[in-house]
Amino acid sequence: MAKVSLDKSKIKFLLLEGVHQSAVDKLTAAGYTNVEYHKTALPEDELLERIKDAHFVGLRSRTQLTREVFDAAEKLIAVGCFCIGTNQVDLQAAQEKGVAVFNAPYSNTRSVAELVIAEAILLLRGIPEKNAVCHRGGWQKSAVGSFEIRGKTLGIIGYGSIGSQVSVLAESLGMKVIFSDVVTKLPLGNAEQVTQSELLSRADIVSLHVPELASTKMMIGANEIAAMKQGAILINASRGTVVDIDALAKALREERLAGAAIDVFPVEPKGPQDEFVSPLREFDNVILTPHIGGSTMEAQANIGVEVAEKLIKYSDNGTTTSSVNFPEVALSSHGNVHRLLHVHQNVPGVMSAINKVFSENNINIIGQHLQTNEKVGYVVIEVDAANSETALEKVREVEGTIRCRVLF
Ligand SMILES: NC(=O)C1=CN([C@@H]2O[C@H](COP(=O)(O)OP(=O)(O)OC[C@H]3O[C@@H](n4cnc5c(N)ncnc54)[C@H](O)[C@@H]3O)[C@@H](O)[C@H]2O)C=CC1
Ligand SMILES: O=C(O)C(=O)COP(=O)(O)O
Repeated sequence: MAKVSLDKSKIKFLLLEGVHQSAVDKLTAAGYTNVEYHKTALPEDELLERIKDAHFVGLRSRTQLTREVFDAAEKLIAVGCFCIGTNQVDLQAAQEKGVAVFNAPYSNTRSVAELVIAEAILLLRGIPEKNAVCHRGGWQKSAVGSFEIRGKTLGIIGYGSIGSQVSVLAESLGMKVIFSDVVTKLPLGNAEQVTQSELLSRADIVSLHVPELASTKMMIGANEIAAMKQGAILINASRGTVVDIDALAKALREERLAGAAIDVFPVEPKGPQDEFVSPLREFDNVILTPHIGGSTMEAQANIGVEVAEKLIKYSDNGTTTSSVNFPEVALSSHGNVHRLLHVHQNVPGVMSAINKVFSENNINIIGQHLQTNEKVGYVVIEVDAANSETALEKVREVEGTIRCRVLF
């Protein structure tokens, strides 16, 4: 007997890193009651064990889904990143295994942008040092080194969702915004796109909003910091790999920069039990936050709903809309027909071999939806109920098949 649609209660969702309760509620309401919930990330050996029988896994920025983890996750159908960044997932390995990856590209954008603006104001006023001095019993009442942000130049590196949101908020406070990006972007309001080197030389505050990529690794090092204005401020709420922390510490020690706000680090503690180690701890003029740029109640609740909905749609009817590593197929619910979901290598001959299965076995195709990307093809074939088992058995044998399941 061919394997067919699993009963929803048997589909296991492994949710890690305390994703918001809204995700659990959404899944439960959709009939997915087999949810294993962990408040923290799991140690690697435990992750390998727990993921073995999971069909879906939900995580945030801490859990690393490496190729080894995908090898262990034999039943995995999809990954939900309950955040923006997907650098913690080996997207290539996921694709090769036919595992679709989803994220929440906009739900915490505003939270990060608000934090950046708040930090810009606090740093230009020298508040972090003054606050630290008060806590130690001192009283540093002085206007020296304190500035309004109105009229200052904000340089945004990476003008995507967060960068452009920061741009709008900054202009509404009277700042001049310049930005750099690897692609030409529509400048919002009066913002101006410039080269990175021009940005570094003109900005009073530089804020980083690029993804973690090989090309953004250490993109702000000693040379870039040296190119910044004397007394400028650096804000990084993107990824810890983007800034050379030792070079930043040196510039702060030499008072080349007036301050910094850093939310993300090359190595972040695994949990509250681990010590946070960083050369930046010694500076009162550096705002250090524990990777909480996107951690607001609003953002987390919205992310929970958004990503859970994407996973449910993929599970219920095969929709891959907005997947970060998969061809996008948008489907409505499938009524009385059975749906074969076939993920295959995008090489010549696979589709003709699939279609041959149907013609040779006299199975009528009611509907067919195909999308491909460079590496994989995703085809959804609708057939009547009586034929789906035979079709599944035969289609699974087609050369180039990565994964195939049937929904009804
Ligand atoms: N601290 C936190 O809690 C959070 C951090 N993040 C981080 O922020 C990053 C940015 O998020 P979004 O704005 O939503 O991403 P996005 O993808 O909308 O924007 C990124 C922008 O960076 C640009 N870019 C890429 N490489 C570049 C380079 N070398 N130089 C200049 N620009 C470059 C892209 O063209 C794009 O416009 C995420 O990838 C994530 O790592 C996101 C949310 C929360
Ligand atoms: O959304 C992102 O990319 C973030 O960095 C937020 O990560 P988190 O969910 O807070 O671990």
